[in-house]
Amino acid sequence: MHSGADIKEFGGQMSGPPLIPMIHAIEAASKPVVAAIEGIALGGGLELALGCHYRIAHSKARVGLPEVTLGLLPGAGGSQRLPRLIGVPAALDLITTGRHVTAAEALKFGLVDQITDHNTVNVAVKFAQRVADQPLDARRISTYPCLCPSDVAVLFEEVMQRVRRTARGAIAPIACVQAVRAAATLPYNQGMERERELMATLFTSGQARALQYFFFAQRAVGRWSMPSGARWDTSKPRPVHKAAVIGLGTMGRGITVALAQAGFSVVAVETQEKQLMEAKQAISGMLERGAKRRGVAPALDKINYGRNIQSVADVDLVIEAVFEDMALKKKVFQQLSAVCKPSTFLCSNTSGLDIDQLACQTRNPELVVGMHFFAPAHVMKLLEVVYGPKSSPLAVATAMQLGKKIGKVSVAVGNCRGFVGNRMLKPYLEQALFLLEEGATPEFVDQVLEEFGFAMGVFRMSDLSGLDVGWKVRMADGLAMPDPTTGQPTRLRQGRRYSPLGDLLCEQGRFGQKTGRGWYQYDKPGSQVAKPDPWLHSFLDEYRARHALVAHRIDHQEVLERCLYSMINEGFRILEDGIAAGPEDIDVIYVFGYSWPRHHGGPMFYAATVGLNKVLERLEHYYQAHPDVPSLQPCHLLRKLVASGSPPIQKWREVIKKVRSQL
Ligand SMILES: C/C=C(\C)C(=O)SCCNC(=O)CCNC(=O)[C@H](O)C(C)(C)COP(=O)(O)OP(=O)(O)OC[C@H]1O[C@@H](n2cnc3c(N)ncnc32)[C@H](O)[C@@H]1OP(=O)(O)O
Repeated sequence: MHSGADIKEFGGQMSGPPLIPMIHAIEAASKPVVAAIEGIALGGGLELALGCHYRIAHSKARVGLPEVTLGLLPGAGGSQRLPRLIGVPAALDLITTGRHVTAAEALKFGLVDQITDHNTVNVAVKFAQRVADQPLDARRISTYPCLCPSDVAVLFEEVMQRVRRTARGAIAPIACVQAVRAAATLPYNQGMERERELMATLFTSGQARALQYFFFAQRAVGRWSMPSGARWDTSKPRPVHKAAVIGLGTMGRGITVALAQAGFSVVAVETQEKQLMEAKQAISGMLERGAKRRGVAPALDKINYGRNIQSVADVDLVIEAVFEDMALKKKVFQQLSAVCKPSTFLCSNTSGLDIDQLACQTRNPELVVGMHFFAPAHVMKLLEVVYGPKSSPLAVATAMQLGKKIGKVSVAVGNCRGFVGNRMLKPYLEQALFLLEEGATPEFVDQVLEEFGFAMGVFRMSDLSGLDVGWKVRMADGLAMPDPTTGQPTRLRQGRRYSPLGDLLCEQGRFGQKTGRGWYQYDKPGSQVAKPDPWLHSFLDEYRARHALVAHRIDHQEVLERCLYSMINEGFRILEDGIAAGPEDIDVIYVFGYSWPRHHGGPMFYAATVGLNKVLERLEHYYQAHPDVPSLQPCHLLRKLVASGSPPIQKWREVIKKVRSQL
């Protein structure tokens, strides 16, 4: 197995012989060199194999050039040899996506010469003996002409446009296309020179550092810990064979699909007959489409549907996914506790309600955790596993393992309103609304955030998820309506600035895409094409006039700083409170759950890149201008980190530990 260069070495001195001259020496050898590929050959590992004269792979081997995912390109000749070997279109696919391919696919591409089920080295030795006296000139890939389709210029133009669209500001995929274009249009030596120039730019870029940080962050979240000291390596999960999902709305359906696709037996419960029928149809459709895509049989027989909660009596783990209503959830947990066997884990898919209150409804509160999925639950990679004060390490370990088995990136977090993701979203949304009050438009705020790299700006995202969701929560919290009895002002709640803009839109029935009107207008309800809405602009003008707000020019920098730094500040509070164990947890949550651009590493890594002192200074500036907005007040941990000389992110945990021990 060769998974390429040691990523940890990228920041400093690389060990081992320089790769490019070594590959050239192999290729120039007068004796045949046969690569025997077992396990995995990625990055430099595959580039080395491309320097060989022949490649034999085990049938279970996988190969790929994943450098793009680390903010790089295949810089040891991979971008020049691969298109010469397998043609430009296939090479563009592999190099710009970084995807791994199976041995069978590699054989189809002509990337390997033979695959075997036997000992690969023995087969390769025999192969070498057989070809020992054959000429090698036709085996040196660097001498091949690059196989180009006739319309290669059009192809590159199309690929470049697609890559720019999907890269969301990431530079490596674009450099990858440029490098392959060099292979297609220049002699090998000049192509290598172009590869070297592009690689030099990428190697020192902030994006490569962010992506390499993220590679390790993604792996670090699996090594979870709880403030009690319980940890991933000392807490054993219990096997789950049969699970249940209660409530088959959008989330429950997605969770059922995710479980069934991973091979779990699922009892899917919905108490309303009509909704049960609709859910059954929708779930079957999702399973069939997913199975078709993956070329497997749909896991329809894994699911037993029912209307009665009694049918979950023998399951090992239940995921409750009923409406986000505490009273209803409490009732369901009481019923589950009465019906299920005592060892059953009871999990809630709440997106922010108190796990402890649910645990208190049950006989075994230590078996209760949150499993917060993200919509669509069978697609989105993130799972927040939420432990309350009573949750046992066993329950956390079991939920984390289940998450892994169904293909999720699971992050263990503490119990607080909104957990990590939604708690940080609150100040971000709040700032976006304040910016509208002060003169911005939804289009401008979204444009800035999308240029930063979010898949969708905050307002387009709200229209997609439905404005009524947050409205219901604010009503339940007594925020949405000014209280005439207390004379609560429209734009103030408990002494803090409040924007009722979202509530006012909801009062007009503007719930977003589903009603065809929200922060934008749509051709018809359900349409996804957002268009600026003149009604909304007049509404904002009238609103400002009514509240004597003078619109001022808001620039790009102010939008980014206020939306992102207020969110980052909340991230520091979360670390201070011990809700997330480290900055990696927050960053992984934001990249996988909230479309934070991975090439910026996640909000906490981004803060480190910008400079903690700068984040602090700008928060101080904005807090001074808006003293009624507490989320802009720099938190203690941020100040402490700056006072400690802004250590690198890998050292933050030491400062966090000190701050927490002083609380
Ligand atoms: C110039 C650049 C050149 C020449 C390059 O080669 S760039 C590097 C290209 N290679 C990669 O991008 C491969 C990265 N690795 C992976 O994709 C995966 O680790 C894997 C597919 C090889 C294996 O996956 P899996 O079985 O799930 O295991 P983990 O991902 O959990 O990895 C196990 C531990 O190994 C560490 N690791 C893996 N690859 C590298 C690497 N290239 N450099 C440094 N460390 C690596 C990984 O972090 C895990 O460590 P722990 O978390 O267990 O401490």
